[in-house]
Amino acid sequence: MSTEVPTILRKILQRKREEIASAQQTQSVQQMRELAEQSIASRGFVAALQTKLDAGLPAIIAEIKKASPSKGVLRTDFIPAEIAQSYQQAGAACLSVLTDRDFFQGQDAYLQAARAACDLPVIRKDFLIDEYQIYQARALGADAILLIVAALDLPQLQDFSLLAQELGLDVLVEVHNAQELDVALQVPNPMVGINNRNLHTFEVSLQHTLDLVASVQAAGRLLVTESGILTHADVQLMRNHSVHAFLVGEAFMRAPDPGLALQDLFFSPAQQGAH
Ligand SMILES: O=P(O)(O)OC[C@@H](O)[C@@H](O)c1c[nH]c2ccccc12
Repeated sequence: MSTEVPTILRKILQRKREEIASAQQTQSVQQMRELAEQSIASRGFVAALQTKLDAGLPAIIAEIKKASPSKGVLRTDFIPAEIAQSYQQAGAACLSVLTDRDFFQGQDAYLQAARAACDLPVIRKDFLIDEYQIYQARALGADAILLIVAALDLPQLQDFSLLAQELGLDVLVEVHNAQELDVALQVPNPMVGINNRNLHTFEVSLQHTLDLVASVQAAGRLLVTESGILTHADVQLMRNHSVHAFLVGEAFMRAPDPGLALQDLFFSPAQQGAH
C-alpha cells in the first residue's frame, strides 16, 4: 500500500475488510472459487473497446452509479436494466457498475440485472483488496475488474492480475499520477485507467490524463480516461491528445435519459468526424 493512503480511500478499504470477513462466513473462499469457475462465459471487455477503436469510434465505458461520496445521490429513478439497454442502444462499448454499498449505494444485483439486460461486457466497479472479491466478481458474471494502484502494493497487483486472467476477467489498472503509473506499467496488462479525480481531495482535473498520455502510449497500453468528462469541450480535449477511450458516470447519471446524454456527448453533430 502506498505511504499516503487518502482518508476516504482508507475508510472505504477498512470497511471492505469487514465486508469480506462477513461474506466469508456465508461462503468460503473455496466455495466462491467454485462459483467463479462455474459462472457464465465472460464477454471480452478489452476486445469490445478495441473493436470500437479499430472502427474509428470512441470506446465508451458507460457507468451505472446511483451515488458517490463526493457528489451524493446522482439519480433517484434508478433501474439498472433500463439504463444498460439505453447505453447499449446509444453506442457504448462496455458498462461499469458500482457494487459498493456503503459509499456508492451500489449492489451486486445491479451488476447482474444490467448485464442480463444487454450484450455488453461489464466491469465490476468496487475496491478490490482480496482474491475473494475477484472470485465474487466472476461468480456475479463480471467480465472485468478494477485494480486501484493507490490501494494495493505491486505483488498484490501482480497476483490479482494473474488470478483475474486465469478466471477470464480483463483488468483495468487505475492510476492518478506518474508514480502510480510506474507501478502499473510493471503489471503485464493491456489497459491503464487514469483517474482524473484525486481520491483524497475529490479534486478533478483532466490535466492528469494529459500529463500521463505519452508514457501510457509509449508503453503500448490502452489508455482509458476516467472521471470528470462532462462537456463536448472535455471530449474534444481528450481527442486532441489521441485519447479515445472514456469512462463516464456522472454526466449520464444526472440526465433524464442516460443513453441520450451519451449520444449527445459523443455523437452529436458538434462531435461528428472528430475521430
Ligand atoms: O462520474 P464520473 O466523474 O464520470 O466518473 C466515473 C468513474 O471514473 C468514477 O466513478 C470512478 C473512477 N475510479 C473509481 C474507483 C472507484 C469508484 C468510482 C470510480
